[in-house]
Amino acid sequence: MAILEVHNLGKNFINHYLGTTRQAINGISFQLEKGQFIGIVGKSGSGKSTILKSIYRTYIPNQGNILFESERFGRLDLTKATERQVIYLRKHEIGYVSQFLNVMPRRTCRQLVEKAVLEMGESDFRAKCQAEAALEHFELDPSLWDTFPNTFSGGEKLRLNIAMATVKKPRLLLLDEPTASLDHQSKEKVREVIEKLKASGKTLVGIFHDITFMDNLCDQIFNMSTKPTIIKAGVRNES
Ligand SMILES: Nc1ncnc2c1ncn2[C@@H]1O[C@H](COP(=O)(O)OP(=O)(O)OP(=O)(O)O)[C@@H](O)[C@H]1O
Repeated sequence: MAILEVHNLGKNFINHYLGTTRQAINGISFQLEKGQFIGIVGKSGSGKSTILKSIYRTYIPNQGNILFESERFGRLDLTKATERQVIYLRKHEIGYVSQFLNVMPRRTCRQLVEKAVLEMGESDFRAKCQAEAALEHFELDPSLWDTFPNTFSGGEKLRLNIAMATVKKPRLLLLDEPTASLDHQSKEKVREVIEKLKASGKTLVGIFHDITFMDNLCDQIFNMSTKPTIIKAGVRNES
């Protein structure tokens, strides 16, 4: 059974100052089985992030449905979920990783990951153990653990971002251009991280500008320029 079904999704943005409406996405449909990875590709401004933000409920779409197979709530339309349900899902079932690290200032790398575990209602001891395991798993140098991440490199910030999102063990992980502005070596590290996440059974939706990065990584590629078709699983299709 599909863990995520997106049906005929559409989102408009109204510019109240100009009195204009911009259609960001229209008629987007795809579905994803548990443990699969779908990559969304398309030109800048084609609406890729709008899809991810609609799934994460940062945006409420104007049309369509997003059916998510929740462990807690069963089959749930994310476009109609209550605020309480969305808060719960963000804490426990749906993770979001972007290229930007937006965290509380004056918190160390270790404290940030521990906080993510504590938010799930775990004890201090379990938070400490799980945070250390996650930081090790994503290969953050132990000398960085008790420092503030504002001085981290792009790749280190990103791996911390992924550690904070995945330590909650979300069923669905949304990756919003996590490799943007990274060099080749750091991208390769992210690739390894994604391979590990796939191996652990995570379901992933990702946006990557570098299409070659997606080769042999995705089970499906959704191409915005040929929307709403899903390109054959595992086959690269340039827009
Ligand atoms: N909050 C918003 N308010 C108004 N317009 C928006 C908003 N978010 C996105 N848009 C518009 O919707 C369209 C799609 O934006 P989106 O960020 O989803 O594209 P994208 O494919 O992710 O682009 P990129 O690859 O450049 O990041 C763009 O024209 C953008 O200007």
